[in-house]
Amino acid sequence: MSETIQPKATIVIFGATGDLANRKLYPSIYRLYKSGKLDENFAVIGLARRGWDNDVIREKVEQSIQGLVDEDEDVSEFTSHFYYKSFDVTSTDSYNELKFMVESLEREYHTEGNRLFYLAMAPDFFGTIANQLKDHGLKETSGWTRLVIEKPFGHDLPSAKKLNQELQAAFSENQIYRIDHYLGKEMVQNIEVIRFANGIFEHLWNNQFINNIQVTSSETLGVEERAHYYDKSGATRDMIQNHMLQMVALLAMEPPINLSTEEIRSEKIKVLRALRTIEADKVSNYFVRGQYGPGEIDGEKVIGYQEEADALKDSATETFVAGKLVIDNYRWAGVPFYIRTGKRMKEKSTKIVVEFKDIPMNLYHKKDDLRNPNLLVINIQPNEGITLHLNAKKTGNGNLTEPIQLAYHQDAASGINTPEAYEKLLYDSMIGDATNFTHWDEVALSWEFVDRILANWSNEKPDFPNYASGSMGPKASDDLLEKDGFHWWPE
Ligand SMILES: NC(=O)C1=CN([C@@H]2O[C@H](COP(=O)(O)OP(=O)(O)OC[C@H]3O[C@@H](n4cnc5c(N)ncnc54)[C@H](OP(=O)(O)O)[C@@H]3O)[C@@H](O)[C@H]2O)C=CC1
Ligand SMILES: O=C1O[C@H](COP(=O)(O)O)[C@@H](O)[C@H](O)[C@H]1O
Repeated sequence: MSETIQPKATIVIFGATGDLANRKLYPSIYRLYKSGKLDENFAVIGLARRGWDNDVIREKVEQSIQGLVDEDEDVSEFTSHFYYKSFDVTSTDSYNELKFMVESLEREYHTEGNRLFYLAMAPDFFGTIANQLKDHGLKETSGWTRLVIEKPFGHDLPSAKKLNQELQAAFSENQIYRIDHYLGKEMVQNIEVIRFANGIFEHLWNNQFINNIQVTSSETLGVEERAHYYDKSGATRDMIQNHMLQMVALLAMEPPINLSTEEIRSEKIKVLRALRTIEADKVSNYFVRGQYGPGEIDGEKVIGYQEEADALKDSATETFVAGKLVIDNYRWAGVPFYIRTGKRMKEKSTKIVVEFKDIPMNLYHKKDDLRNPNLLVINIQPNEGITLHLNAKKTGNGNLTEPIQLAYHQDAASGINTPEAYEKLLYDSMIGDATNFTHWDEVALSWEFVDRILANWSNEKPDFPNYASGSMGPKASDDLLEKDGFHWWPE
């Protein structure tokens, strides 16, 4: 049995009073601590402008993990590892004090000089922080130094390039960990294993046996408190450029020669390079967009996007996108990859459906009966598992068939709650495993792809809203598949 590596590190969180730190980072650090992946050799320094102190951050951390602790559990030993410093990232004076604080905690917690700088702040600050860390000698240490960057990584290719240049002036590519939290999800990580550890799938994983692949990530939530960010982003930048294209890359890549970070990334990059460029006047043949209007979700009436905030009135921002991707290589020629994502849809769910080619003729149905092609469904969330849809004999006399499903549920099999995506990614960044983080080349290729679509859309005024909250998006999304003779699989 392999031993769990217990990384030693000082974790510096920029944006420690924010939503991400509170909802994701503190609970993840706690889960790592509770599961023994972090022992006593760690300290966390929270930074933000607010006038908190060590007591306040410890109290906030305790509140943020409330749902995870056992009754009567004393979490004071855990929270005692947290420190806070009121800090304006734009003020150069603060960084000298930060250096002093980091060095003194390193001595106290024997973290061997390992430093993880987590930028849980608006991206406008990323370049400044990285350069200040370098200029103030915070990278000079006997241990490792890593920079974890939150999304969005730019707004388009030129801004992403500029940001990358700023970061690379201070940190090398192998020190930069760009978060795509979908890559931390258990079943997204399972895509490779399902494909490359199962002969029955990998031999069929090509254009001879697969009709199309569908990736759906639907949300029931609207923009909530993030209207300011979201209205400038939209679903294409928010979900397609990163999470959706990353899932497609994992589904379409060739088997890597080994499981090293470099080899896996190199195969994913080849997929992104093989994505067919969509010509400006053909965008509507491949991509459709939508924006939610009022509707009903789980029996509750909800308002439309444009009513969510005054600033959103008449907004042309897309809250839904569906697209057809064509991968121009030997394996995938002729196999469309359909993707769709949106807010305020019928259900919160992320799943992948692989539709296999049907048998040449069906002995068991009258010719005008519907056939049931075999499907492999990879359920990413909320349920984690895989389901294989087959046909079997209908019990009793006769030659009728009925669809059956072979299902595997992750939690039922492992008997444990799977780790949160952020928990895994935090751990990976501390042990130096960058496999599930995005390389700059992936970011750049993804922006190049979506920029063309966005440029085309920016020239046309869409007729929004065009789908009701609680639906599965606009009709155009169904039409996109229908014209190829397919439909979105509901399950
Ligand atoms: N929240 C989420 O679920 C997700 C967030 N992200 C990304 O994570 C990042 C953070 O998001 P989120 O936590 O939601 O944002 P918030 O707005 O909730 O938090 C921003 C943080 O930055 C701090 N801050 C702002 N200006 C300064 C400054 N000049 N100096 C020091 N600290 C400053 C704020 O604290 P104070 O006001 O006290 O200074 C606060 O702690 C963003 O890049 C976002 O896109 C990505 C995916 C999901
Ligand atoms: O990155 C983002 O992802 C979330 C959806 O993540 P999930 O893990 O809940 O599927 C999305 O709501 C958000 O707008 C986007 O920024």
